[in-house]
Amino acid sequence: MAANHHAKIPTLYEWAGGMPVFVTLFDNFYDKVLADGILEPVFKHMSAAHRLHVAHFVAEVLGGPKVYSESEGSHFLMIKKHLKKHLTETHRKRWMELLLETADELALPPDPEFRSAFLAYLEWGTRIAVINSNTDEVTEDPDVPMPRWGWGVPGGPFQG
Ligand code: HEM
Repeated sequence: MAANHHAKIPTLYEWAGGMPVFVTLFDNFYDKVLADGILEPVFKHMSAAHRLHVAHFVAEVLGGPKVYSESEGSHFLMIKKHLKKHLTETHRKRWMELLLETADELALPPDPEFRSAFLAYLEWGTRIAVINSNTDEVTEDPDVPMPRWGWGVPGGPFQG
């Protein structure tokens, strides 16, 4: 067992590199989205602030500051943004592909522990988005809290 196992375990947000990493990740990602034949039609009407809001949302879920939920929206409002968008598995797969490609280009931490937790959240979030996009009502409580994603089974980042 690592000698420093009592040291404070960083959040996924901290391990990724903090807010500038998330802002750049989604900035570059949505540039790719708008240049993509499958996703451009879905996102062509998004607001200029969309990419920043999603960066703040994901950062908060991964343990970052509550920028999204305290000044931009809530989990409930995020769900509502997806209603009736009629997203398909084809859209979702391309979304995942482009986001993971961007993460590699920006050299987000490559350790198995970080990537497995990051991917788990993205799989969960994108599949929820597809489900919500094919309905026209939210069954969740408007006060449902933001999810807070952790390291899962590995418990923390790679210790060499
Ligand atoms: C973890 C996964 C996801 C998260 C955290 C997320 C988050 C968000 C957030 C926070 C908004 C509101 C943005 C704003 O306030 O401007 C939003 C809107 C939206 N999302 Fe997602 N989303 C996810 C997955 C997806 C996927 C997979 C798709 C489609 C392939 C999608 C399509 C959209 C669309 C079309 C909108 C509305 C854009 C508009 O205002 O025109 N989302 N999403």
